[in-house]
Amino acid sequence: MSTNKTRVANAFRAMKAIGISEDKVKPVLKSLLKLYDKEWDLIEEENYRALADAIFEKEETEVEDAMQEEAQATEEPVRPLKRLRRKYQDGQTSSLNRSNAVVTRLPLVKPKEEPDELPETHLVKLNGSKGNVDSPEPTAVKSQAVARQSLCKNKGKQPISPKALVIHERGDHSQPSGISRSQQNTQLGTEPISPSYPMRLRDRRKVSDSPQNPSREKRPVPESSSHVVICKEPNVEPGIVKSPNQKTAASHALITPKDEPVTDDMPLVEEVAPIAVILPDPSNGGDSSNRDVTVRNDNDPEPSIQQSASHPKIADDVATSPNEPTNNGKVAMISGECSSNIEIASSPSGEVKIHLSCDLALGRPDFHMPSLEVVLESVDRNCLKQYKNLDPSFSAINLMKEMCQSFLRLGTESNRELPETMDAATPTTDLLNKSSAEDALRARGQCFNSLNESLDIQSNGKVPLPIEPVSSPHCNGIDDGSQPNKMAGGDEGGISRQEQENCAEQTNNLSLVVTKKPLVVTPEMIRSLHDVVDIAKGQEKVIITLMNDVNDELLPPFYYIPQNAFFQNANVNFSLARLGKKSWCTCPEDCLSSAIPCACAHEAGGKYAYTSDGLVKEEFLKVCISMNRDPKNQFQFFCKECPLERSKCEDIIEPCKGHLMRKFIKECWWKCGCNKLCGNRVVQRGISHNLQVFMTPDGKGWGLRTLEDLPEGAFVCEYVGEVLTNAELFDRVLRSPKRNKYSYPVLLDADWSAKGVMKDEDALCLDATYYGNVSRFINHQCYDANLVEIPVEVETPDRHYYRLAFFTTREVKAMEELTWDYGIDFDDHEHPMKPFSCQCGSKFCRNIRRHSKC
Ligand SMILES: C[S@@+](CC[C@H](N)C(=O)[O-])C[C@H]1O[C@@H](n2cnc3c(N)ncnc32)[C@H](O)[C@@H]1O
Repeated sequence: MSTNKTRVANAFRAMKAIGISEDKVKPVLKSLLKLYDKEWDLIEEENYRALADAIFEKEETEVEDAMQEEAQATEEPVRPLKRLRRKYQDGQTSSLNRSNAVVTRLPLVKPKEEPDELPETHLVKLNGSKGNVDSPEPTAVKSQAVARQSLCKNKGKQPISPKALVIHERGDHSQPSGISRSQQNTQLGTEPISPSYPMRLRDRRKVSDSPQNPSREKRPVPESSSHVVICKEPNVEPGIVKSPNQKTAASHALITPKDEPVTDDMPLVEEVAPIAVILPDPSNGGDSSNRDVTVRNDNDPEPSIQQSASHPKIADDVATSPNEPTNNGKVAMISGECSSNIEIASSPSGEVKIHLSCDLALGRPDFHMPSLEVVLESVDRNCLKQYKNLDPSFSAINLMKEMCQSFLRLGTESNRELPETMDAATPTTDLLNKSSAEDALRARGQCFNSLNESLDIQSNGKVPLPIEPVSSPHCNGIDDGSQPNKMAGGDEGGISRQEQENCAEQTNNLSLVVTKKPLVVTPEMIRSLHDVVDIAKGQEKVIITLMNDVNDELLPPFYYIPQNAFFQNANVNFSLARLGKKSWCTCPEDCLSSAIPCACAHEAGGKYAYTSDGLVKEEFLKVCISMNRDPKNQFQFFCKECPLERSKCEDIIEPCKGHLMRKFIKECWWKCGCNKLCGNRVVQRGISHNLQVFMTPDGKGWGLRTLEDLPEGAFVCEYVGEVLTNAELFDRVLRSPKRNKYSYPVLLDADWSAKGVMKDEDALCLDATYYGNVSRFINHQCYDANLVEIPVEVETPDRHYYRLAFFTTREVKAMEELTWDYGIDFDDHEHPMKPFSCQCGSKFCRNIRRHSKC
């Protein structure tokens, strides 16, 4: 049993938690105790709701009194009374004289412009900010606000529904209990909607309404308290952020649904649905008259929210059936000066979706859709520039508008700026020039997360082509939230076969349906679009585009990773601490510019491997090329017990077939004194040339090509994948023989013999089948490939792990396919990878020679 003192303290604490100071609580608590005859339970119930309500009520009354006083002191002091009188003379009913009603229906006042009508559908357009109220206002106020505002904009077609305002009353009060003075005034329809207190009643209730206190209507309500007004309409705005500006009446528009069928047995406040609050544009002094706000409820003929496969509950809530009497989900639309539309949709569970569409570029033939990434970057840049000191004019609306502007600006600029070759390489151009975004999406093998959502991709005045998405959370990195360095278990990498099959099946179902329905862009869709635009998903410095103008084949599902990830058993230690003094340099800036080659040049025979242009030096390159072309004539190591052979068969271990003693490039690393721009750091900076994954026309499947001319010795990309032990790889390949098609793992076998008997966990290889970068698309070319792989030490001097980097063997022209010689022996039937029938077309093709020999 708590003492009174404790109870008082608890009450203070509870109020403090919602931002009410003790001095405000004290007097109200006193009067409540008096009113409830010291029945503390009534006060403590529902997390002190009665107390909170009473405090707000008091505040509200004070504010309104002050305002009334002010109004009376300044302009027309008698007008309110006159209006009151006129209203009664008109024979209109007020809740004030229907005190005993269980349900009181308050008629709306019809403005002169629209004497008899309201919009036909549930679509209510709001224009202007006058009369806005804060959300905590009881619905009676809100409904009226909406009605009044809607009439300014919407030349309504529907009679005003008397149902628009319903107040449930409790108890036997002679006054409509709980209707505050301001509300009464508002109900009479003669006053501007009174200003409301910031984030008041319902907002705070949101805080205090815990699931443990669900039965609000059972609570006895003190007569004097205003919170007994229970509204039919939704009062809670999950996810809506309120600004302090909302204190003032003109600071925002409040959107509430209308035309709901109302019955006495309808759920009360507990059934609240969210509404949308559109914050003002402070740049125009809080005047929202340049915006249209549309509220659409569930029964609209054009539902903006469709069922989401991944959130059926939410979708159900948002898109209720037309017969459903409750109004659980809302969509609000803002049109900014005929240039942009923002749809804000919310569901009772608190999910809020924002859909922005802009027509600034409408009718401009020079508009090309810029990539989303570029737009976002531009928005960030501009906002940072403009708002870095948090300019008072900052607002989300401005942000959205800036986004529209960026689309327009970049969309029109990109046309002029892109060179001809790049035009073909621009992701959206690629996607959209293919007559539809569908092809590109199909090629990408996208799996959207929602079943019925569609996405507008517009370009060159073409009809927007919504894509009917299919669902699978794990395809092509759609659900790749994390890319752990150490891969989780699983025999076949991170994507199960079932997932792959699902994905393939679903992506095959992609089809285009032209629809006029408004579209809601979900984060998943934005992300998917981003994937289509850039298969590297922004993880490389350049955008990796995708093109298939050959067939309908989809990109195999895989997760894009820009750097190697380590699978279960691979044992790689990066120990910079263990690096000997000779392994790192003390150059002050750029090693290449130092007069005497530093320690890092030691590896390449006292010379740096790179030119100052970042190209592999010709001499070094030639050695690497010839090593790869003719490995048998190179110096090779032979292991005592080859881990490669051991992984094939533990019992009878075949003799080692030899490992090439490769030439290495050693780049400067973190421990070096030079800076990031040092010329001896090339591979570690990542891909820098524009590349494209494309469907080869000659039966090799997907391939990689360059979109720009490349000089000889240029770094193209690294072979990135999962680092596995050979045993793991062997096991993996045996388990999934059908998947060999998509990838060709490589051995990291540079230094195996040096350690005598190599342990399994040190004998490593790279597999890009499930996790990889662009290199997984590089096809094989016998002998005269235009890429050569060179091992590069970047993090560790332990040569059983290194990075494998591809450099051009010669000058490569834009649009040429990039190839490397897998070193494949087409006669080796013991190789875990089944050899493919080579289509390289080289006159040195080893596969052809083998065929011709037979
Ligand atoms: C590393 S992947 C290259 C990307 C692959 N083309 C794709 O569509 O995903 C290796 C696979 O590509 C195919 N491939 C690569 N080079 C080829 C060639 N010269 N001729 C025929 N198929 C080739 C083989 O199926 C091989 O297993």
